[in-house]
Amino acid sequence: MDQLDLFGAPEEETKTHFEIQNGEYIHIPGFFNKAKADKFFQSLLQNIEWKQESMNMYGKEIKFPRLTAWYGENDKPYSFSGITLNPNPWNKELLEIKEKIETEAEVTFNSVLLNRYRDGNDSISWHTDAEKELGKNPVIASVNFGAERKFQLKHIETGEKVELLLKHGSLLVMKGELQHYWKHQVPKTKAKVAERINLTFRVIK
Ligand SMILES: O=C(O)CCC(=O)C(=O)O
Ligand SMILES: [Fe+2]
Repeated sequence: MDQLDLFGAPEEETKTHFEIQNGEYIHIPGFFNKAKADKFFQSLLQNIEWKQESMNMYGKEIKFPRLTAWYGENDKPYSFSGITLNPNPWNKELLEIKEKIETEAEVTFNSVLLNRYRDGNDSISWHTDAEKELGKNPVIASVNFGAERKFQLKHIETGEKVELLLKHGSLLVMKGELQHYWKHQVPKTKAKVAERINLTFRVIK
């Protein structure tokens, strides 16, 4: 098969819509076919302005256990974990990904936060994506490239847990009340894992 055929290979259509207590999410493991996911993964590794951000805790500089980047509309700065990021302008591959996701999520996104987990030591700990700028019941569209990692959700009141494996090329759309009732994390792992890139598309009001 030549490259054109590979890029034209159909995406895996399987899409599951989960309704859980106080929230819902859609999971499409094969949202991008392997050739497209490989292409995006390589170009994001190279073309994104990855930064090692840190936050100040009790006068101590603490490095985030992952690299991050923020892209989107110029006039929409974003604050999280005590830091404020000014976005880089959209680039070609981010716009291509964004367009395809918007068709599925039925939302027009104006920003994306990128996380790069270099190995199993990199992680993101329990948090919600319920920042004030995102308004009520935000839709968060999360795309995954590279190594497969566990993604866990935990209900803030009941402690109920849900665990997903987010594979290369997958899409997870979180919506409804989910961000107000559930925390999520990508835990560290002792397993030997390669790099992973996650993109969360958001609407900043
Ligand atoms: O890497 C992931 O799957 C999640 C990232 C995340 O939760 C965030 O950026 O807010
Ligand atoms: Fe998050």
